Amino acid sequence: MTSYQLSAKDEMVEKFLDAAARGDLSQVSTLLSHVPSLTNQTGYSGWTALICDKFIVNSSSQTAYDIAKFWGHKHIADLLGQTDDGCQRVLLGSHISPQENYFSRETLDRLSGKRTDEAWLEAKQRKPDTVYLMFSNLSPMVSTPQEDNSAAVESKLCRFTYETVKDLLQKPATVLIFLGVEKRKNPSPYSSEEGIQETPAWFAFSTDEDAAELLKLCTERNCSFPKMPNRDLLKLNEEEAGIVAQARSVLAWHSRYSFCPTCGTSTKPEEGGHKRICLNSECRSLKGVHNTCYPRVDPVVIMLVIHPDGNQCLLGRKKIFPARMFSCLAGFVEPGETFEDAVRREVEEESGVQVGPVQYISCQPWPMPSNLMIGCFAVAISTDIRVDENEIEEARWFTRQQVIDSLFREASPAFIAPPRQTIAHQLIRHWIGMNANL
Ligand SMILES: NC(=O)c1ccc[n+]([C@@H]2O[C@H](COP(=O)([O-])OP(=O)(O)OC[C@H]3O[C@@H](n4cnc5c(N)ncnc54)[C@H](O)[C@@H]3O)[C@@H](O)[C@H]2O)c1
Ligand SMILES: [Mg+2]
Ligand SMILES: [Mg+2]
Ligand SMILES: [Mg+2]
Ligand SMILES: [Zn+2]
Repeated sequence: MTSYQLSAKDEMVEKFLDAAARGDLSQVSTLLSHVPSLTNQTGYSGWTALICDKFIVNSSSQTAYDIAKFWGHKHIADLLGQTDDGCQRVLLGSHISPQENYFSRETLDRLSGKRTDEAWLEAKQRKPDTVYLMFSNLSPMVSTPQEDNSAAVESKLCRFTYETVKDLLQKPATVLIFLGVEKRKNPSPYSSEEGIQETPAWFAFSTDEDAAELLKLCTERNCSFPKMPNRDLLKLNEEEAGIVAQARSVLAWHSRYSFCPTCGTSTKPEEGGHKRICLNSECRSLKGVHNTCYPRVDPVVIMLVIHPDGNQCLLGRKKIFPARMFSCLAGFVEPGETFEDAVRREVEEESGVQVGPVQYISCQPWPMPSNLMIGCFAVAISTDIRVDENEIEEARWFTRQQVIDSLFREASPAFIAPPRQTIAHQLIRHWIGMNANL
């Protein structure tokens, strides 16, 4: 007997649960014949005798599926996963692990609080260990180990000192942005005033000086300003890719916002290049805070649509893609829209397929010029494809086997996957890593 007093009803429920757990069929049927609603009554542990609703959880947040899986009852877990509403199961929330995408690594500490400290920024600019990245036409100067244009060759950012670039920094068309300082390997509690050396600062600048002359400033081999950002910026290592994601997006914004979107007057950079202010003192944009003064980020949803059977995914190709390449569908989020709704709208617009549950997986800054790719899995609730030919040339369901062949086997796959640096590739790969038919 418990130390607290049970009501008559609670006592009946506990008795019933106890009988069910012991497998005492005769007592279970006697109790049920008196009170049929006992099947779904919950006891103190959060359990029911027989979990009729498979999305009910016990007090440890486990569904019937979780319990069957934990105890190794695979056939029961499979059954629970295969019913009409099994699309929830296709997503498997708890099996998603964090994932880093290309362009996502934060190598520098942005120190946004220092952007308004002009004296500190000026002093940092002149330091001999400060690193400058040079951009021409929104491409950073890079060096490659050999003269080979293939995608496999890694590029390195060319790094300049203040002494080399100080004349360029004075030119009126130059735009300079403060990127941050190198992160400390072993964080120190002391500031520079107390005598501890601060880590090197990084700046990026864009210049419209003659590119051939600029290349002469670098001592590295095979320097260039790559011509095709969508291809050439994918050759950096993860650290440098993260830095370029920030630098290119902000410089692209400066190149497009030299006039005020509110009144049309010229604007000028401020706050270490992270703000532009209007030169018209009467302008509304100078009163209060306005997003027109700050660099923009455009959210784009990108989704791997999974067939209701859990074993096929929907991929599409645009006309501009290389031959036989298929990728995830993607589209800009519209104002006043959640990313889940954007996923549903874009998939239906582009492929005619309707989508039910949507799950966020990971995101990727995509600095061409300033997208934030929001990567999701989405479960289809219809399967007929009707392509919008203005956006997509073709869309198809591919089987898990076709996707595995395309990612891991050389010989004539059904399609060519996008490169590993894209979040599209990572979403497809992630899906392959999940168990089939759960
Ligand atoms: N990293 C990756 O794996 C990956 C994969 C696919 C697409 N992308 C990027 O996602 C972006 C969006 O995908 P999409 O082209 O399929 O989008 P989409 O399907 O919304 O169609 C693009 C059209 O949307 C309109 N549009 C609406 N808002 C816009 C905005 N803020 N900027 C530009 N156009 C806007 C334009 O008419 C444009 O032609 C592409 O530009 C591409 O760079 C990245
Ligand atoms: Mg699209
Ligand atoms: Mg679209
Ligand atoms: Mg769109
Ligand atoms: Zn203005």
